[in-house]
Amino acid sequence: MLTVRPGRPLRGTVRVDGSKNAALPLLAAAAATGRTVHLANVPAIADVDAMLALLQRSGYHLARPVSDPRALVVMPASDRGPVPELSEAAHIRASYYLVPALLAASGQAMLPWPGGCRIGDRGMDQHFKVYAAFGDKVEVDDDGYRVTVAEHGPVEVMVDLPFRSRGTSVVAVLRAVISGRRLLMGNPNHSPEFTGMLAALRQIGWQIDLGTETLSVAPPVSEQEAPVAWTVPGDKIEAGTLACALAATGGAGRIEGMRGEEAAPVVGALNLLGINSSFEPAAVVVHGGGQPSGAPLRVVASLAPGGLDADFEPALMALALGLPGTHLFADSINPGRHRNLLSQLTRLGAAIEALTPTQCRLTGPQRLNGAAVEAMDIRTGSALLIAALTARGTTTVTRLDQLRRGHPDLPGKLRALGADIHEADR
Ligand SMILES: CC(=O)N[C@H]1[C@@H](OP(=O)(O)OP(=O)(O)OC[C@H]2O[C@@H](n3ccc(=O)[nH]c3=O)[C@H](O)[C@@H]2O)O[C@H](CO)[C@@H](O)[C@@H]1O
Ligand SMILES: C=C(OP(=O)(O)O)C(=O)O
Repeated sequence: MLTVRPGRPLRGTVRVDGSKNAALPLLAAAAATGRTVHLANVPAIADVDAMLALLQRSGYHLARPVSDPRALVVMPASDRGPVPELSEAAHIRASYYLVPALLAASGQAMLPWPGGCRIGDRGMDQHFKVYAAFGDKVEVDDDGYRVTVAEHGPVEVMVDLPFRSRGTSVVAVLRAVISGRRLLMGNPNHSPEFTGMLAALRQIGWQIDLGTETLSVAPPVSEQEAPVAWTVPGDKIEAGTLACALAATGGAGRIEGMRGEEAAPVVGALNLLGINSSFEPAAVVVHGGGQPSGAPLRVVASLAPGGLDADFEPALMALALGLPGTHLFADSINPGRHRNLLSQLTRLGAAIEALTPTQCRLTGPQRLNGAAVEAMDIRTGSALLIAALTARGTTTVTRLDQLRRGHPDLPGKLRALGADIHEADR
């Protein structure tokens, strides 16, 4: 359990860890390449630990250089082994990224339905269309799904996504990688987590062309032998969360360790609200000292290229509660997100009007009061920390397992900026 009390404005400089949502596709891609890959800046979080356990259980070899606890080496699976039983895959959403590597390692992937944040009905139908396009056999039942590799599928696979799913885009590319086939995909995802994985594959010779409407992927023209070294980018969502925490307490500070422009949507929102902020190539800076503008914030999560990553929204909602104006939030990508967020923020006394299950509106500034709340999912947890820093009295936050799925130590970073946050036994 965490206890959080309000205090003086946060100040200082802090460095983010590697991003969960960038690390998970890179780990799956490393396995899918069948090469030894050195990964740097791997965050020490529960979802990464789960992914590593799944990789090992599937026959892949892992090593952690003693000189750097955040580095990891992923080595190919020895021989085509038996199909592993992977019940832990139910704990994380991104276990589905492993399907191509499993097809490479044992010819079949047999997995329970993925878990992760409980933020609505999170389908996999588009993934199955991808496997079918490669000629694979897909079977589903109440407990999970099974994909059996097609040994002789089409030489070039064409897939048109009905919407720009990040998960489907990742698995389609990795399915092409394990088979050395060409892929042409319509309506691809454009998030930095996906384009970062594409850049990593380009580095080892894959010919990848990402346009606004289409993605083409073709195998390297020659065998590559050089050592492979990839780096997990810093966590843009952690950076956005910390920026909102600085802003919510009227503080100022600098967040380093990620590509600053990936946090541009948060910087833009802060400036609109009257909180002077900027980004640099590898930092976000909250300058502080501005006057609240009263401007209405409109935060709409979108999978469109350049659209707002849904995971930024909860922290912005917590910030907006303390600032004048009527602010609108929408996340139709994750239809259960607001249910989690609103149920907990209202425990702190927040008045948020649910316009639809995926749209809500609030008018600030509101006075919040400390209460007992639960981190129902990762981003609800981080939003609650921000809200608690501005609430009167003490807030206790439980379900820290959710926070630890995505952040090695978010409370510690807030504490380093001066927040009164402590772990306590119940
Ligand atoms: C590990 C990871 O990076 N997770 C992120 C990823 O989740 P996730 O991997 O679920 O994101 P996708 O873009 O693939 O899917 C978004 C939504 O589309 C729907 N869908 C998706 C695939 C499919 O075959 N059928 C289907 O119905 C689901 O409701 C899903 O929740 O993007 C979300 C939205 O940007 C973020 O909030 C998550 O943090
Ligand atoms: C929704 C999230 O994670 P996942 O997709 O892994 O459940 C998240 O990172 O906020």
